[in-house]
Amino acid sequence: MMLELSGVSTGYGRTTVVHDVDLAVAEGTLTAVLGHNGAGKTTLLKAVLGLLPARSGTVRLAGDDVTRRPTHRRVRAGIAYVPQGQQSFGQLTARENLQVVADAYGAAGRRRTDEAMDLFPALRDLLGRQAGLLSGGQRQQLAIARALVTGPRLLVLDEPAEGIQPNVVTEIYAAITTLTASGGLSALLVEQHLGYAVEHAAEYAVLTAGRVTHRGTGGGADAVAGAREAMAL
Ligand SMILES: Nc1ncnc2c1ncn2[C@@H]1O[C@H](COP(=O)(O)OP(=O)(O)OP(=O)(O)O)[C@@H](O)[C@H]1O
Repeated sequence: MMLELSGVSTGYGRTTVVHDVDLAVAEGTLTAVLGHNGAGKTTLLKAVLGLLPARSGTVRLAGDDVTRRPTHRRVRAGIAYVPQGQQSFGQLTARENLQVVADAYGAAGRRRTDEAMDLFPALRDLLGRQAGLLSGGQRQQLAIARALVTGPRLLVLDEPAEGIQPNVVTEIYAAITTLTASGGLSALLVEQHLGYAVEHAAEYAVLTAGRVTHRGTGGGADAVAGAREAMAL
């Protein structure tokens, strides 16, 4: 398994928000976590990244127990995080947004920047534009491209479809599918809207008030219907 959570609980202050979650991402696959507003999806991702300590349970990355490892060491071990909200350095150009990361990786950084542009060809023509002037979808693609420049083994995405035009969402999910299908990358994402996520995921879990209340195999209309039903409960 690329990522394996066993019995993970975490929260803020005195409040436990995520309770006893088991979740796995197999190598070269996408796992989706679905849940309504406030279900604890972002909080769960923070425990994966080490931005919040696990109060119980373990987090394993490619077999290594990283539960007590700080975020920067998890990142070095191959996790890349794309937070909610299409974040970029708005005053910098798209190219500069990629360069600030690529520079740390030398020739590999330049090669991976090129590969990311192949994945999102529309971005190539926009490299000279200030990131703050791009559309939400373009900024999301830029944020994903920047994460890919680090050469991750596991890409973690927080609501990549939120507030983005459907055609760009399709491109983003197609890109994730390409990356996982070619074998190199595993991905974990959380979504409120389940259509694309369940359709493209190998596995999915529904989070309700911080607990996994349903899980299933993704792909196809039946899976989407099953997930929809589970989320309506
Ligand atoms: N920094 C924080 N301090 C205290 N409580 C927080 C903090 N961040 C989130 N919470 C609480 O934790 C719960 C889960 O929030 P979280 O952001 O993980 O949900 P979510 O499923 O990602 O929701 P959304 O779809 O709105 O992003 C909510 O009740 C929220 O109020």
